[in-house]
Amino acid sequence: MSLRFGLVPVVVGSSVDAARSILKTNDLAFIDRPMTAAGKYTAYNNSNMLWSQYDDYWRQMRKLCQIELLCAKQLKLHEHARDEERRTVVLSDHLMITNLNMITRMVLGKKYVVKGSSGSSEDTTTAEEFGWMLQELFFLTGAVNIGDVIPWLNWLDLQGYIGRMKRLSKMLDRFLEKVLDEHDERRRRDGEAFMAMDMVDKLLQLVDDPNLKVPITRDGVKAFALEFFVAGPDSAASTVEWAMTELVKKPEVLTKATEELDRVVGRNRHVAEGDIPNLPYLEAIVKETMRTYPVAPLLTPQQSREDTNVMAICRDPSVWDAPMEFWPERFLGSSVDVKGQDLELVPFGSGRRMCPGRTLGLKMVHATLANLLHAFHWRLPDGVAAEELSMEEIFRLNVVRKVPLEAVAEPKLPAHLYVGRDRE
Ligand code: HEM
Repeated sequence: MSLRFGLVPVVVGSSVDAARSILKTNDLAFIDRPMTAAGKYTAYNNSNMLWSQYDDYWRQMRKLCQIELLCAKQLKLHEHARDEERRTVVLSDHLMITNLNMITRMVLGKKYVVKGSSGSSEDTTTAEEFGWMLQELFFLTGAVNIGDVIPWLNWLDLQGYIGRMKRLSKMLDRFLEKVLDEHDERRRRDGEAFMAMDMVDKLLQLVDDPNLKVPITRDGVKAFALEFFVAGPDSAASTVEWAMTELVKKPEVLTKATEELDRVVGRNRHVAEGDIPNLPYLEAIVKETMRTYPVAPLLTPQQSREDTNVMAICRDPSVWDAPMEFWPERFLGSSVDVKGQDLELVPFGSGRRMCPGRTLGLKMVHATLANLLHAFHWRLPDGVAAEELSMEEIFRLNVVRKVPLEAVAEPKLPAHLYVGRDRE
């Protein structure tokens, strides 16, 4: 499909063949990102991976992710932090903060976001403030700014987006500067004995590294850190919320999933990440959720404004039987995976620009969903019928539920397993 946004022609590929052409055969022609106000104002002048062009800087950052920041060893190292954060098991609002805390502990070393203003201190921000900043960032990153597609109108800032981006970037920068200052301070204090404990420590060490092909600046560190805790938590939280929505609507699927968990994990402990490979039905639910509700239905915009309509492919009746039906069984015994090889299912994209956080993202989604299902009985609130549940979506850079899911959770494990949970 060919469209026009202002002066910019846009081609949207909505079939598996078109996806192959855009993401595989001609991927180099489409791999750069467009120059946008969002990249300029909210990502330190395109200094993160998302908005960076396909150049040495981007290659260096991707390599760093692969071999240092998101490698299997690092993910294993932070497994305990992810397990601790999953203690919070109430839905929607808490999913986001739980995921955010998992990522911020990996990236920034400790929790900087706390629940409620009463818990905030000099070096933390409240969940409300941070949530607002993230929602604003998501909105502004996904919005079409008229000045990006009709450049001579840019100076007028007709929609007020550039003003909002500038305000937001000041708020984010204040927060990030505080984080970097704290990390610098510890490095100075520890001197020779300093050991990098988190991703910001590692990135700040690279700022001083004369051997890097492309220097990383302090702004680059901030852009990179910000990208991590923006790209991951919301995508994972939204996927889990959609999965839970389908499950409370379909008690037979919910029952099968909880039976599998009881069989594999039992009822005397919580689920651990190591259990996940033994939970094929749970995996099928996650794939079916990512098929039915891909978080980035158009992936992310490419320089030539070529987009892949993942949502259309995932709901295409010539590709999937009964595509509008939530039916995890379709993936049992199927080799179709989400790793980017099977172009009918690419929730993380495919090819060189594919999501670098997919392994971590999958761990977060599987383990969070497994814990929710294993630790609680779930049902819709009294008086709410499954068919009345709103399934409306809001389209931003990602797609989220318009109405947050409300469900009743009743503990089902021995009481001592909940001690100390949900206090954070
Ligand atoms: C369920 C979880 C997640 C989903 C569904 C998801 C999905 C995606 C998608 C669709 C893209 C765009 C790919 C393209 O344009 O071809 C993307 C890009 C990206 N994702 Fe994820 N993601 C998830 C989790 C994460 C996590 C946990 C991180 C990091 C900690 C992350 C970091 C990134 C980054 C940095 C990019 C930009 C890559 C580039 O342009 O080079 N994502 N993600």
